[in-house]
Amino acid sequence: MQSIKLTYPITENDSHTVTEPQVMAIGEFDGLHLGHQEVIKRALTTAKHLRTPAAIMTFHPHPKEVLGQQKYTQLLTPVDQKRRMLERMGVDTMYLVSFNPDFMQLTPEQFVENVLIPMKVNTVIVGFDFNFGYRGAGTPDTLCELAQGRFAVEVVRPYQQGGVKVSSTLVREHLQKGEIEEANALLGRRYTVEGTVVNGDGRGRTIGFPTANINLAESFVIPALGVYAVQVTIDGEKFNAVMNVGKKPTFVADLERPTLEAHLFDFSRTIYGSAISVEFIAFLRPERKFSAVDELIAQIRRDADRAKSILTALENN
Ligand SMILES: Cc1cc2nc3c(=O)[nH]c(=O)nc-3n(C[C@H](O)[C@H](O)[C@H](O)COP(=O)(O)O)c2cc1C
Ligand SMILES: Nc1ncnc2c1ncn2[C@@H]1O[C@H](COP(=O)(O)OP(=O)(O)OP(=O)(O)O)[C@@H](O)[C@H]1O
Repeated sequence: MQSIKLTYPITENDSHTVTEPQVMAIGEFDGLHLGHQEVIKRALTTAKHLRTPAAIMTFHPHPKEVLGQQKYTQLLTPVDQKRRMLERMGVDTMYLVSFNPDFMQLTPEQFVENVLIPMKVNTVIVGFDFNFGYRGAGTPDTLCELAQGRFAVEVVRPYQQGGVKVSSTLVREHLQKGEIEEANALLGRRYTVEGTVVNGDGRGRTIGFPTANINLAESFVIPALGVYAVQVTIDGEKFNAVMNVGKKPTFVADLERPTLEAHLFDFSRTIYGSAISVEFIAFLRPERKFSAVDELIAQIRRDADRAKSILTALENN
């Protein structure tokens, strides 16, 4: 898959890189949840039918971040992870459009004439609630009108679960409440964060539960503070683990940012510096401050037992 950064205005050089007409699915696609997967599948099917490449146009930074919503600096699928997932799905090109003030102020007409037409789109695939252009003035109907027969527009029907539209916002809300199973059901996969193993304070070993501290590789949405049953992958090998996402209030006062630390079962290797990915499977309990370290240790032992039984049950299914 090619990954191409574009900054408005699109130059002749940019459009020369497009050598043949292409199918383009447009949207933020943060999370690549089941609704997004419907849109992307449609792009792939249409592209195959027309024998032209399938491309995705997505924006960076997240438009909602630029429009002042600070929490959108954290993403469900930051750009590197998204790139790898789209590649696995069979997408040919990912365009990453810089969402800067010039781009933001394009009218729907300008977006069509100055962006889509130079990108030689033959079909544009969008969801039923797609909005584009300054203040989101453009809708799928506007897109059809502005196309004037130069490209086709395919609009994907709402993909719902339990009568509710699957959306990135809903996935975020579930993660923020520790509702991992619900988030995973909307994603159609396990919510996964990636990073490297770094040194902690070394306290874990002294309390009998050594942990791999994870330094996230990109700015991921961090689920609710608390303890989770997870599966981690290190060098292609998968391990069951129990993970704390938290600020360790028993030991530390006012840690600024939560740490992610996983205790891997039946594991004794040194893995500092290794790449690690963590799949969230179940939320066990919120993090809390214990008045005695022994109480924390007894609780972690119970957490580990619960995580093991959840994860073993999964393996036997
Ligand atoms: C499964 C698990 C649950 C934990 N729960 C809590 C908790 O509820 N409260 C807390 O203060 N620390 C909790 N911790 C964090 C421990 O305090 C932490 O692992 C220990 O301080 C070691 O930190 P270090 O790796 O920075 O040395 C938990 C850790 C694990 C692995
Ligand atoms: N559940 C869905 N069914 C059909 N199309 C969808 C669905 N969710 C998103 N889309 C479409 O996929 C593209 C990318 O969606 P986008 O990431 O903007 O939406 P979203 O998941 O609803 O995000 P948010 O919750 O932040 O609004 C858009 O064209 C959008 O209309």
